[in-house]
Amino acid sequence: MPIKIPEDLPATRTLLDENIFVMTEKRALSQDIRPLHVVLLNLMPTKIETETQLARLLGNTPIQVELEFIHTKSHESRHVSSNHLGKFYQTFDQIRDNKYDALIITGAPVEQMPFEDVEYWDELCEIMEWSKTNVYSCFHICWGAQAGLYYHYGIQKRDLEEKLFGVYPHQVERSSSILFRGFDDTFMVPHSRHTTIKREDIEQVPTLKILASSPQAGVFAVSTEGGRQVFITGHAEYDPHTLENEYLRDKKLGLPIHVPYNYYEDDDDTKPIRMTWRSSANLLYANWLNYIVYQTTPYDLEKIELLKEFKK
Ligand SMILES: CC(=O)SCCNC(=O)CCNC(=O)[C@H](O)C(C)(C)COP(=O)(O)OP(=O)(O)OC[C@H]1O[C@@H](n2cnc3c(N)ncnc32)[C@H](O)[C@@H]1OP(=O)(O)O
Ligand SMILES: N[C@@H](CCO)C(=O)O
Repeated sequence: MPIKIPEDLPATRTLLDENIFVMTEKRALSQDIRPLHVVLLNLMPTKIETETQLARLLGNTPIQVELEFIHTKSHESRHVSSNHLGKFYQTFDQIRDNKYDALIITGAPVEQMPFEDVEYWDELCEIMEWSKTNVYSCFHICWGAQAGLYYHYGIQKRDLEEKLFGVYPHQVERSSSILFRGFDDTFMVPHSRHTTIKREDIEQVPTLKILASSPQAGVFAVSTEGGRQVFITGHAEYDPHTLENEYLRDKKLGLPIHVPYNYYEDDDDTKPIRMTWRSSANLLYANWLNYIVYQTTPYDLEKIELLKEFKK
């Protein structure tokens, strides 16, 4: 939450220069408060796990968040019961007339096929198009980020020689980015993917800013100015055991997989897991919700405007 202090207190200038959110008295007096409306497009087969992971992070703020769930109607999920979907999920058709403060598009294990071969690609394109006018800030995760960068900006994903699999050190590249306010010089994030987005391809698009990256894992966070679109290539939301589950699954199937990098003590899979990304995951989601969404979304959701990047 922002701190409210007199505008002429010496600390105000110092904190503003440090990228700490300071609210002037005038703004504080005029701020209207209401719950945030967030919708989660869950493309993961492990839907319940993903709901839990993201709800945990979104719940770590003093802001009230009303979280809704949608799934695709053009792909029938095989790994979650229709009972669960029927009880907790809607389809896009049921929410398309609504406006939201935020949309999260999750990852999906479809990165090795062309986007157009994914059964729900057309539906996802429709949702991404809708997000430009009906959502204040859209947060894309892993394959969701690749899909968003491809759909909105024509950026292709590239195959990696081997699966990027483990927990990697990252650095903030733009210290003025409010999304990374309060981050340590080095922070850890899990990655688990066979494909990547190249820095050179992102740098071709003037409206996209690279906010954080990793020497081994490459670009991590990209956004438009102001953050109405955020693209995150890793899985900050993963639980301590998620990578282990993927590792054991692939080993059992005889797939080429190495011990997840920097995950077990001494990189030894008989030793305990070291959870080194929890605090940065919490901070990333708290910063996004607090600063990018809550402080700038219109009080009246009907006033959400088309993203300026797409205005003619
Ligand atoms: C790059 C990223 O974004 S990483 C994020 C993705 N990570 C994960 O999904 C990790 C967890 N997933 C898993 O461990 C595995 O997918 C499992 C164990 C749940 C299922 O594996 P399998 O049974 O071998 O695969 P299966 O062929 O059933 O397909 C798995 C999922 O891929 C997706 N999928 C596969 N083919 C298609 C396709 N043509 N179109 C759309 N989705 C597809 C679906 O989401 C499917 O699950 P769902 O039907 O429940 O939605
Ligand atoms: N994280 C995913 C990558 C596949 O897209 C998995 O291991 O299932």
